[in-house]
Amino acid sequence: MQPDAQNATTGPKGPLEWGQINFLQTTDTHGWLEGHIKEQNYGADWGDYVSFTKHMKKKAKNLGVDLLLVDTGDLHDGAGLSDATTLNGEISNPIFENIDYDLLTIGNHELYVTEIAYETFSNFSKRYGDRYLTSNVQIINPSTGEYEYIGKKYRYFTTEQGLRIMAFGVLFDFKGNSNVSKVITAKNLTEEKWFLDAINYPKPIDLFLVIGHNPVRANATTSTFGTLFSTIRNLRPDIPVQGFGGHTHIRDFTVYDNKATGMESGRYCETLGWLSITGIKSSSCKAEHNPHGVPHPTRPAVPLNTSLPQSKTPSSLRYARRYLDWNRLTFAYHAEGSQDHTFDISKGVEVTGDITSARKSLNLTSLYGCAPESYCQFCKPFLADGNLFGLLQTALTTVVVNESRSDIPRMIIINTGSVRFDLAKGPFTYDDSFIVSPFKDAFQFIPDVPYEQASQVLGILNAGPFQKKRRDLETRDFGFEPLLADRDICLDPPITHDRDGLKARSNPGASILRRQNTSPTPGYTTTDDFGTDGDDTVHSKIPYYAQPNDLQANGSFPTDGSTPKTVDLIFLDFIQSYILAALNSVGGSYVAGDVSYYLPKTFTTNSYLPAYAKVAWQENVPNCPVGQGIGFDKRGVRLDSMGVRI
Ligand SMILES: Nc1ccn([C@@H]2O[C@H](COP(=O)(O)O)[C@@H](O)[C@H]2O)c(=O)n1
Ligand SMILES: [Zn+2]
Ligand SMILES: [Zn+2]
Repeated sequence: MQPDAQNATTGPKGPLEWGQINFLQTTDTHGWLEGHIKEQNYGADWGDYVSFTKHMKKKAKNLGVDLLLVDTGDLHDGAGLSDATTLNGEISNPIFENIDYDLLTIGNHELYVTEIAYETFSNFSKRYGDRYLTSNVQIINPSTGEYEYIGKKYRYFTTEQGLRIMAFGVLFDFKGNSNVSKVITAKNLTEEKWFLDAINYPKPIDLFLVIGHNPVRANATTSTFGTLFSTIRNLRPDIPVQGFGGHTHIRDFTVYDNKATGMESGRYCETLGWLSITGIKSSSCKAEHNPHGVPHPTRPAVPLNTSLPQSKTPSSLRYARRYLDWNRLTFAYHAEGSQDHTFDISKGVEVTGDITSARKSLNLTSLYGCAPESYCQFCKPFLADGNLFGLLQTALTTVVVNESRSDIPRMIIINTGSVRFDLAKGPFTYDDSFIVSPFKDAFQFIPDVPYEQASQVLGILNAGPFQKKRRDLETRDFGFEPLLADRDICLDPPITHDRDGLKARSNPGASILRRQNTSPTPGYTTTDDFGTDGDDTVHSKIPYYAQPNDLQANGSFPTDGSTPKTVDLIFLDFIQSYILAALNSVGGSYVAGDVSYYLPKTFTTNSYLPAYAKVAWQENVPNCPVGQGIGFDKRGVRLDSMGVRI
């Protein structure tokens, strides 16, 4: 098989529906601005998104309708580009900022670490000004010592086509922020005078937009959309409300009432959400309700959950939603008709160049070893062959060892939420170390814990509410897989040279891919309140197996199969409070003072896989197979086995 036949995509099923107002939503990008180098189906980079948004804005203008760009937070923790810098986002945020978003809001990952929270406050929020909405998030301003909103509380604005919008940005009731910021709960927010005054704004409102790093489905464990929507609906019974959510990393669309819906657009630059609405009543809006020459939204909003307050009047609103796969074929296809000659605009190419240079300067392709197999988080049962957590268990046992205590039996517990992505067969790079396990969570321990107590901790954590949000997703499809099937072929479009003088293929929308057969490739298969037709590219289902909250690995246990009297109980500092509570619930009486670092604080969850790769994955390095999807980049440029252009 030719290398460029690997890992292809089947492409969009048809043109997008355009309404009176339209939205493109990104969320939970987590630093994946380079795109998925090992998965062509999600292979566009941020430069391609820059080109795409430019074309789509132009298309909206030509059609006489509005298009708003929205992002709902979590900008780092998940890829080398954002996490290899001392301050996460130092390089990736300026790259992200090349998109002229209309509305953005903050994610929990902007608040864990004080320095990052201040970076967000001082730089990111200033870049977007009144478009960065943090209605319930404040930070202590170091110059005054007073709490201040990180962004703006709300934005009242009129779109190009004259639609009058009131927008809020609301983070879920997050409690893991560092002590310089304050997250106001949704309940308290809905009692604040300014919030109620903004809902009852003295100027006309045609549409409320509630964006939030917040699960959009009102009955999801951490969602506060129900509280927010109920407050708005009780005060303004007839005005349309549109939500855009995030945090749960899923594709989702939900109906609150006949004039209110919510959309959530996945994660990690795998998904771009498209929403169009038509039929909004407005005395000032001059937008076409059914723009010429394109399909239109046709579906009324019919709520499935009627426990929320309902608008009592009939609705003229019609909706369409679509989840776009993040690749150049998709972008070029939907931008068709708005390109002058080629898909790439110069700014997009420049941003792609910035990403390539940043990856080089950060040494993201430096090699730790060669992974003999692919390992997935959710596509195999827990600890089955090919399940990532089985590999991590071995890695933890092998490398989380304090030499001075190496003979003492140890139990090592990590939260599975610290693991963020699958690990692909082939070169395991510095970049991959962040992709799989990005956090700087360090290994602590309590010595000499009675086995009787220590052995119960994992069960307690896995039965408890800790990180229960993962459970919310068990019945939903994550729908990704590390390596897509080889069903399509790339045809050779015209070869040109890119800015670096590298060989590139032009106009991907025209000819980057053509189907060899019509079988769908594995990927997202979404079910939401509108049914099963939301995915822009039709995929076959990927198996999904729920994984427990926490993973345990043991080391230096008696070889005769007996149990030790006591163990070193090792765990991540991120979950210390849960470990102490679990131990104390089975007869322990431990306090934070009993805990110390098992390994230097600099050895983190981002260190153990590189350490393991150096021990276990060195032998294959000279003949390391090029992973699927590596071989040619999305422009057809040949890559070496590390994904570097050659
Ligand atoms: N230092 C950290 C921070 C977070 N986590 C894990 O990430 C989860 C939140 O991620 P979202 O993208 O869903 O916001 C959190 O629940 C933890 O599982 C971590 O392990 N260490
Ligand atoms: Zn996230
Ligand atoms: Zn989040």
